[in-house]
Amino acid sequence: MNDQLRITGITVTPVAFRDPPLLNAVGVHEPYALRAIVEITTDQGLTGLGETYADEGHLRRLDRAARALTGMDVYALGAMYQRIAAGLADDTGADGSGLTGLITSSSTVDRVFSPFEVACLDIQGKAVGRPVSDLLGGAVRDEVPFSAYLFYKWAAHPGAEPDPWGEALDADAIVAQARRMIDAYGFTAIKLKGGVLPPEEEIEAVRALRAEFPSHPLRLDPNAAWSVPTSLKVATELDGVLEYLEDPTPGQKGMAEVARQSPMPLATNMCVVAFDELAPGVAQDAVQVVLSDHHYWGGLHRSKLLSGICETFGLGLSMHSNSHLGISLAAMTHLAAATPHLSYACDTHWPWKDEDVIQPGVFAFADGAVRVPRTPGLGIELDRDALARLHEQYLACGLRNRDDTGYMQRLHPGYRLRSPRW
Ligand SMILES: O=C([O-])C(=O)C[C@H](O)[C@@H](O)C(=O)[O-]
Ligand SMILES: [Mg+2]
Repeated sequence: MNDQLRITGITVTPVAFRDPPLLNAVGVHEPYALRAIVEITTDQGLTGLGETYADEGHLRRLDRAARALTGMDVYALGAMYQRIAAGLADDTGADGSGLTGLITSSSTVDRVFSPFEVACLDIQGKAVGRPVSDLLGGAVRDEVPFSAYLFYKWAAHPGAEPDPWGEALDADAIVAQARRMIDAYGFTAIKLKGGVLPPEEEIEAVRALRAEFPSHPLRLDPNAAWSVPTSLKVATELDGVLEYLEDPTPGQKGMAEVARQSPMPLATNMCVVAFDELAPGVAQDAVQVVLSDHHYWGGLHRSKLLSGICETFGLGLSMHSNSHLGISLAAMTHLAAATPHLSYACDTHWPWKDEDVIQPGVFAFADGAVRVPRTPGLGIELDRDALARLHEQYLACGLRNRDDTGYMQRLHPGYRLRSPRW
């Protein structure tokens, strides 16, 4: 029996999709978010999909990896990882904040390997007629809950028409945004992206959310915009209100200092973002919840490894998101379904986008959750016309790296990046 499935071709297509002017601690989202779509074809005609970042350095590494993987068996994931690691030995320069926006360090090999692993799992699932969640140990939940991810935002990108969400620059507007998102998607947990307004105003917004949504778990994430004393002040004022406080202050040492006195757990997608950061993070008790993200934790299997490490050391597990399309949502959903230790609603930027590269209809949110696809592989289909259109948009938009800070500085020349800012 020939049980191998050989990779005969890999295409990496950068795309750009419309993105509203969402504010964060490092600036503002540009008019388009960039992603790369990875498509793997095999000698038996099966194809698989992956999605990842599309900043220039990352694209170059993806292309190198794609050439190295062609001809390999889609089941040889360990050997693929090794081959990518060997191929990138001279090219591990960090993409800095350009790649993921707010992640300051992570492993290049894990980021590059991830979309290929997801695409291979999509193929493996199709080959055996099982959903990807079954390949990860089996789903322990039929649906995966996500949180309402709220942002302070401008009404429009300068010179453009207002987007349907409108301006949100104070507590009332954040509550209105939450109401609208929850009415549309049914989310049962809420995350507010902070680090934008002075902390007192963000505390006021969280309190207003609590008044309007008395039973929704709430999170606040200022992306390391606060000093240790400011973090402790906010944590004390929001005692009993937040389920966790995400990355209040920079670095593991500062986080550990805050954690020692914080009444609520601290979560991170900034100071523990790679396997070599876990041991010092645990030793210092810097964080109590790690936000996994298969895009930089090395794919779905390695995200499950992360889950096991978190479980072993008594850390909670949540899930992080950046602006993403449907292939990523599919991968996140299968992973979350097959990760028993995950006990928080996952982050998603899904409501903020209005175009995609997959055929519509797979992911209908009900009560804030999506059903885990039971069809083979990831359970999604590429929309080739949409892919071509979003690739054209990429070529035309001129953006080649995510640069929230640069965009803000072009619009407001006095803007300076500071961490902590308050
Ligand atoms: O939890 C987080 O830090 C994120 O979701 C990072 C993202 O880059 C977010 O801040 C954004 O989209 O501006
Ligand atoms: Mg975060």
